[in-house]
Amino acid sequence: MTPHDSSPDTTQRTLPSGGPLRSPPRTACVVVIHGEGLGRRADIGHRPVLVGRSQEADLHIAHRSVSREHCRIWRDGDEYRVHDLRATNTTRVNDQIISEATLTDGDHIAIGESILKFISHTSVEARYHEEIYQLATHDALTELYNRRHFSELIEREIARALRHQRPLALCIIDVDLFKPVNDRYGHATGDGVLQQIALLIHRHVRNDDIAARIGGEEFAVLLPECDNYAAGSFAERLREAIAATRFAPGGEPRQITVSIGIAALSEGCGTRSRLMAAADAALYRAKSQGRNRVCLED
Ligand SMILES: Nc1nc2c(ncn2[C@@H]2O[C@H](COP(=O)(O)OP(=O)(O)OP(=O)(O)O)[C@@H](O)[C@H]2O)c(=O)[nH]1
Repeated sequence: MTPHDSSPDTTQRTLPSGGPLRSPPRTACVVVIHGEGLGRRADIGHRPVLVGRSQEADLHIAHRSVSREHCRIWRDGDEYRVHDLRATNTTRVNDQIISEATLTDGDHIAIGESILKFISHTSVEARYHEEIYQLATHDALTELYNRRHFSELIEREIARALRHQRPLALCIIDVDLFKPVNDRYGHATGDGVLQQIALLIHRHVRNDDIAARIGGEEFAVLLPECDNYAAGSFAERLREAIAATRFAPGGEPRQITVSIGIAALSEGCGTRSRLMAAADAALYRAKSQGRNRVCLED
């Protein structure tokens, strides 16, 4: 898949409508309203949603009362249905044990000790939960994922990649010489530059990639199914696009560039902290070699 391909539907990946990076109004969803995973949500679109303790579940609830694959929720024509996957603590809808059931707006689905609420796309509550989810997981300035949520997602992607022996790469992107931009044009104008860069990152990533703002002028993109080589070409395209963009902070044309460090999942680099440290080390080299460049881990 190229960086511009898009898949039809994802959970926890679409952004609510409203801002520049936000997608059109969403479909129905389930939200954890009690217990482990509180606040977490999953959209129910074209793909069924797997709820369970497995890192690979679309709605991951890390509690011992939840089976690895607990239940599946999907759209069936105009209806939404839930199917228990022979969970140890059988799925209940509004306190009734079920093997399969049709959901209606506001239904409570008990998954072990956690409770999910089903919210149909027509519900006025849907928008409220969209906003809560957005606030908890996204950076307010750029609308990319925030650092905390990125940390959760990277753990999940690493587990998935290791289990299926699939490649996974991480890019850390740092704006070059950003302090002089702030000093010359002011912080608010600097914020506008960061928003522009976020938009460029957003335009370059695939649907399955995970883009976040992880620091003041630092961004990260996690690339599933990419090795160092594929991540390198993605990073090079992004670097070139940013360097070629006409920024005009305070009305003055100015070239803005980024440095990018890349690391890929490997035997010696199989945890979040190691992957982040390796990408950081590569970024440090990109900076020390003159900036506006991409460096791979050693
Ligand atoms: N406008 C704005 N600036 C920020 C934000 N967060 C951090 N910064 C600024 O980003 C700048 C980072 O500067 P440095 O870490 O010195 O790095 P740099 O000038 O980009 O230089 P190199 O990274 O070495 O290329 C500082 O001026 C911070 O104040 C933010 O949210 N908005």
